[in-house]
Amino acid sequence: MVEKRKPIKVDEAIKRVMAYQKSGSIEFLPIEESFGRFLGDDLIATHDVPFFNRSPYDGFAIIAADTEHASSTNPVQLEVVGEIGAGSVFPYMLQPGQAVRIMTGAAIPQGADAVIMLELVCEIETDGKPFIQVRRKVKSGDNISLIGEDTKKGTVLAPKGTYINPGVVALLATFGYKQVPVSTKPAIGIIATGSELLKVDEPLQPGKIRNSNTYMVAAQIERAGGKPVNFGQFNDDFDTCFRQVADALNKVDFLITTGGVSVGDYDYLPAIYQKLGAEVLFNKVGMRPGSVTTVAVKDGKLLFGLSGNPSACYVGFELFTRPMIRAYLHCVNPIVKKTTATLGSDFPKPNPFDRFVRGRLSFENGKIIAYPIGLDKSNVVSSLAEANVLINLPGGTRGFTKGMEVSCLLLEDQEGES
Ligand SMILES: Nc1nc2c(c(=O)[nH]1)N[C@H]1C(S)=C(S)[C@@H](COP(=O)(O)OP(=O)(O)OC[C@H]3O[C@@H](n4cnc5c(N)ncnc54)[C@H](O)[C@@H]3O)O[C@H]1N2
Ligand code: MOO
Ligand SMILES: [Mg+2]
Repeated sequence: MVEKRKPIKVDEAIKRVMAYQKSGSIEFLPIEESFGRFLGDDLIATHDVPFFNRSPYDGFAIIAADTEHASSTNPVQLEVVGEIGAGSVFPYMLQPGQAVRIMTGAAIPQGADAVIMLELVCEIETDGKPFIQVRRKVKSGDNISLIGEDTKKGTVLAPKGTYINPGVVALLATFGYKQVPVSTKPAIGIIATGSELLKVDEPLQPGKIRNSNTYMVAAQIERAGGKPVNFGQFNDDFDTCFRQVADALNKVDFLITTGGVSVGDYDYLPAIYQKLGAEVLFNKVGMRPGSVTTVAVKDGKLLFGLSGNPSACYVGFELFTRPMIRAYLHCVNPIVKKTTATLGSDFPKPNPFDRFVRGRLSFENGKIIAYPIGLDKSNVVSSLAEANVLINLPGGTRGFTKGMEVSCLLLEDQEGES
């Protein structure tokens, strides 16, 4: 008699997995290599930005009070006593009646309290000396980027666990991080099982298919921020698979297997967990695809038994493995972020289980529309390429119609949620 499995709810399954989350450590990387990694420590402003009052324009640094009575009919004349470009500092105190030619980014000279743009003055020469004529009143503080207006010393600009995007890289450079503390990547093993599997470069043969899961999962691991370790693909032979799993488990932080988790004659993963002495956290989830997703734990280390069916494998990874990776990387929001969208076409298939339909978000006239993609079967591979969301359709309904509000899991998001 085939074992009858009891499905648990998706949220309960995530909770059971997350109870085993662990954090990685920190390593230092050259700033050039930090993009796409996750901060291993808080990024704190170590000084004010700007660090000195500076000019946001090419113009003249002046004393605003000098222009008190300036107008188009009564231009005020100021003597230009020097010139500074960005990187230079004017060495004297500006006196009433004086101006300094100043370029964008240069430090405001002492005594000056405003800048007037080059285009707004008339440059003249009197007795061989340069002067400017100002035809408007300038207020104190006009056109000055003040110390600390961008950010104040001590501000946490990006907490530990933040995804390092190009903007974060700019901050790292601003505060002098030649070496960046990043979270170490968890090493995640991948073992593909199935006697039908061919290598990527092998020609097709009757009854065989190429192993796509290993490469798909490796890419998913990288997208989530982990390091894939490919242990190869193996025939459905208990002893071989057991040895590979037992051996690989010692070399990685988490281990993923694909295939062999259902109830078929050659589905050896349940027996492998048993022989390993691993505790099975669940072996059936109330969802489609990926209902057979199994997670077991051995000495605190998680084994993700993902389905062999490509779409089920993909979904199982995003729901259960990805949050563990993000937690390992110190992310405060490890769960896949959700948004609501309007369903773009009917999805009439009723189902007792929650569905995670591969979909594509489209932004149309201020509305977010989610379109289901391709054939919705767990063994299809073609719909995965276009998917940037999983449309979560709750179970127990008669199907869904175009225009309904649906929840979508954002596959390309880096922020996550808790
Ligand atoms: N009697 C039952 N049969 C099945 C059940 C069930 O509850 N009772 N569950 C079905 C569901 S749902 C799924 S999903 C699959 C899960 O199967 P397994 O995880 O055991 O995986 P396999 O049997 O090894 O393979 C399934 C399918 O996927 C293809 N495959 C496997 N590995 C790869 C790979 N690396 N790359 C691409 N494709 C792969 C394999 O050829 C099979 O077609 O079980 C149902 N059956
Ligand atoms: O585990 Mo299956 O993906 O529900 O078809
Ligand atoms: Mg099977």
